[in-house]
Amino acid sequence: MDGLDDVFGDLFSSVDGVMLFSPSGSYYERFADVDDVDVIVVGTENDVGADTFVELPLAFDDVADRIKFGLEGGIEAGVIEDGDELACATRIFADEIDTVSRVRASADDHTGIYDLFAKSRAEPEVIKAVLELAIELGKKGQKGKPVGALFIVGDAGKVMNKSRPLSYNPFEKSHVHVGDRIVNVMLKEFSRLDGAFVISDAGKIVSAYRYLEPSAEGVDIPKGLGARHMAGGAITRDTNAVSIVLSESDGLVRAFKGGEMILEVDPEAY
Ligand SMILES: Nc1ncnc2c1ncn2[C@@H]1O[C@H](COP(=O)(O)OP(=O)(O)OP(=O)(O)O)[C@@H](O)[C@H]1O
Ligand SMILES: [Mn+2]
Repeated sequence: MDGLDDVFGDLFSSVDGVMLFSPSGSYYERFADVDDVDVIVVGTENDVGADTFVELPLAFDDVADRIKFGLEGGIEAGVIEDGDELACATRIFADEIDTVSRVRASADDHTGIYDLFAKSRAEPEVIKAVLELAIELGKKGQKGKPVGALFIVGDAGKVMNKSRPLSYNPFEKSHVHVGDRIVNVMLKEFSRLDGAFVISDAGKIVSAYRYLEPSAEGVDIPKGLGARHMAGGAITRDTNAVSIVLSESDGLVRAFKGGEMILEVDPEAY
């Protein structure tokens, strides 16, 4: 009869690598003595100073998402290959890694999230800051009144050419950037009003209250959503901007790039 080691051991026997999701330092160090295994650390920060590290743009509360995006990031970074079998170790319930999942990396499962952050015109930190802002706004909104918001990030000159003002631009003569605390307060205040925020590659708020008039044909958006998502998606086909949209109607945050929706997250999960 097999012991438990034999049965559960199948989860990690002859894998091509081990992915440790946000391990503690002491947990990571135990792998220093393990022979013949490639260890890849995945997380929002490389807290343990690992040689091989894959950065996640968000912590991803949903474990399947966390692993999926870790694999995609690993393929994108060239540290794992299509078809590799990986033991993915992560935390679910405990403060320490408590779960191992055996997964085969597949280049076909490409979602574009890495392109969104790493291969857009706007700086990755700027996109991340706007995404976090939209998530925060979604969370707060869900407790009180729901709010919608539309952020167009990068390629601002072209975006301005394909839009027109709905009202005075409160950011006209200012030099404020996303990520500044005061700006986040201002943006939340203005997001109750119509139109889109236009943000430069470097994170400068160029304008609020822009009505987008993309020339691109309609894009595929989830059923039940309307003009805000359509315009937010289409402008990313017309320009090299990415858009981040918080839906007032279903409370989800979505990101578009190249006319495609590449990310959909529930703010309540963060
Ligand atoms: N072309 C556009 N450019 C900028 N803002 C727009 C545009 N079209 C719509 N909006 C903004 O989106 C708001 C909501 O419109 P609509 O309900 O059609 O969008 P939606 O995609 O269904 O989004 P939601 O899920 O938030 O309702 C409008 O009140 C307006 O402020
Ligand atoms: Mn709507």
